[in-house]
Amino acid sequence: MNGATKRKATAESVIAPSKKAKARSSVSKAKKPKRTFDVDSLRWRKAKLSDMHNDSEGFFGLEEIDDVEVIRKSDNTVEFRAVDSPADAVDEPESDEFEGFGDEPAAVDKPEAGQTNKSTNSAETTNGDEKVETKKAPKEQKEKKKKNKVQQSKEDAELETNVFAGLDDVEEPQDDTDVSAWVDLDLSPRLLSSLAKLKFSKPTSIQEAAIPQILAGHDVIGKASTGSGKTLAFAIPIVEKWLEVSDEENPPSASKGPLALVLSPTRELAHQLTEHIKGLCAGLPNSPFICSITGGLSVHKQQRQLAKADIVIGTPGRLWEVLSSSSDLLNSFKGIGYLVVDEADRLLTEGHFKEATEILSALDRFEAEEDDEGAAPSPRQTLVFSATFHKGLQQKLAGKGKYGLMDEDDSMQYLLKKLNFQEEKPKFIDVNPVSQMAEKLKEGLVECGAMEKDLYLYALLLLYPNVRTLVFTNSISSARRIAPMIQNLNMNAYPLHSQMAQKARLRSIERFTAESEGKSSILIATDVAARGLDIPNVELVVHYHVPRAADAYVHRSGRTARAEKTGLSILLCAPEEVTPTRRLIAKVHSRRKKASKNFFVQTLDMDRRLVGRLKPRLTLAKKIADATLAKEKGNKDDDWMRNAAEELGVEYDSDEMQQVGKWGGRGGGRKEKQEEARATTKAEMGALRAELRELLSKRINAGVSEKFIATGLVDMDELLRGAKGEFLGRVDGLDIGML
Ligand SMILES: Nc1ncnc2c1ncn2[C@@H]1O[C@H](COP(=O)(O)OP(=O)(O)OP(=O)(O)O)[C@@H](O)[C@H]1O
Repeated sequence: MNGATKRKATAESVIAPSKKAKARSSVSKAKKPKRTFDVDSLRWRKAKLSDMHNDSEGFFGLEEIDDVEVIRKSDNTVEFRAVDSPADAVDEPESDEFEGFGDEPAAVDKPEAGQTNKSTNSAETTNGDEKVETKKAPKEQKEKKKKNKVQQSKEDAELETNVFAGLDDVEEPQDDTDVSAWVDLDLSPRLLSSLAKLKFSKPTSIQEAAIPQILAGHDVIGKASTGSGKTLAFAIPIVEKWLEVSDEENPPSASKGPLALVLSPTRELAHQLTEHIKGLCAGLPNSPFICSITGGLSVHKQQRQLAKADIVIGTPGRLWEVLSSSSDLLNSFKGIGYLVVDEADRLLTEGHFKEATEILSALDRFEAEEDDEGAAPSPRQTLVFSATFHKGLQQKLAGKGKYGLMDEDDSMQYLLKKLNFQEEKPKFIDVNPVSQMAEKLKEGLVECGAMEKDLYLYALLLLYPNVRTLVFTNSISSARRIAPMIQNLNMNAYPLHSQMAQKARLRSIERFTAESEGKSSILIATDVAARGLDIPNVELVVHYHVPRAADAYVHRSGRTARAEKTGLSILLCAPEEVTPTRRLIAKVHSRRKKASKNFFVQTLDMDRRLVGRLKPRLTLAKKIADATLAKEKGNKDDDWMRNAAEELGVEYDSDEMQQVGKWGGRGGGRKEKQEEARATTKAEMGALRAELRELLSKRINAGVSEKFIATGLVDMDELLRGAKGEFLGRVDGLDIGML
């Protein structure tokens, strides 16, 4: 692919016009005489301006007129009328003295020194809902004022002030974000204007480094910390290219197939990328058709959307399912100009290997084909982004070859070969070689018994109330269990895991995000939420289970402290997990200066005695959640067994089946517990709930110090006022005040 042609982008063309220019243009728009006087038929004179106005960007100057009534109506439109006989001159200006119309220039009419136009020349009366301003100019003052240039400058400034004051209400909404910091990236005015609308005043480091390389036609591998704007780093040049192509084709033909394909490891990330890029395009006069192709949603709809898409964002599984179902659709990808692999290290390894390979192979087959006229297809640019890269992968991608070729079977290497960069050495951009973690992230660790994690999680949620919190678990069953348990404790908690229906997944994220700021909102998620998700204002990340790998720690923690905001990441560690976890985290920080290494993860000492007092309510909340889940599961199992029995043509007896389950070897104990929970009657559930309600309504006695925790609706102000460092232990290391 050829490099994108250079665009002449001037900041002036997109930076919001100066206030003066806005006012001038608003005057023109607002002055709509009813039927008698057209605004252009008035004798406008050029007003003299002081030197300081000469340089003002986009300011065309001011014009003035005398002896005119300015009628401002309640809807902010303005009319002009003759003033000689205020009552009867309305609409029919025939007086000889009236100089505001005709071809001859009118005499200058200026206010007295030291007086504003309004105070000198206007008499304000009200006429129904209309406001009438009458301008009068004593003729004897004219000569004197003409001579006094200095005075005039002053008056002009005052006039300007009055015009602005009067027109504020009729101005259109403005984007006054100064985007001049983007100008060096050579973007088109249209895109700059879009960025101004998003209020993105300057590019992030990765955007600054990657955008010019992509625009110049290079393959790029971009590494930058979480939340640093990698999405727009690749999206801006793609949209820029689309604008260029659509200008040429006007409108671009849909039959040409998509311009870009973006591969994402998770459905949520794919949807988010789609929204993010749509957001960028929302400010454009015409925009590309962007669609996401992910599992869990209608295939037919996605097939239809694919046929007209310009930018396709998808998870490999569904994308391959849709593409392989239709050779037409697959062939439409022949002209792909950009292949983006987002969160590359995960996408290229876990779970997506087979489908990702199929897609890449298909694209490569196209690359090898010539078109009907024997011309080689234009090569595609490959763009790879992530906050983390496997070390060996980094070396290989950078073309340094230090590690030599790995085993051919190695999936990573195999896929890297498959990526088939057009350039031998793609541009490797690492804007944070020292740290992958966001700068304003604070990290902490709470040591607790392996069986006490629920308790300490609850304590942490009380310690940091009224914030958006993301809790990560390593298993689906934990996410499924913890969410209702926390809900029972009167907190807004939502589950997110891959066994949920796609709509329920999206709903959980929506509810989690919808909770207004300053209110508690908790998402209990597996690592399906670890990568790329950009949920605004997540202030706390809790690792309920310690992450299995360093990159998971980076990505999970990266859900907070995004876009230069602050955030907190806390690990719950069983005693035996502390050393390996610290070792794992040390890897993440390994390139930082040794001296400050120990500082990264602070240990939070919580007051165990106090945490212990939360136990009765937690036990109840857990019991209710377990019973509800067991009932749901039991009903599902029952349905499944009944269906199976029907298919086999045997009689279904649930008691008999339960006996089989009970004595059926492994898991018998757990099953027994489930049975017990399932057997909880409605009345018992009611009693449990009542008991929990009672507990939650009471304060917890914090001991001799007479400090109390009001749970459910904990009074943190009270706690922090007197009990900081005592409530749930010392937390000073992490600076509780940062939340
Ligand atoms: N130039 C900019 N100025 C201000 N905010 C920006 C800019 N570019 C992007 N953002 C915002 O920063 C946030 C993070 O961006 P993005 O999701 O692209 O991060 P990321 O680097 O891909 O993170 P992750 O590694 O977690 O996927 C988004 O909310 C985005 O709107």
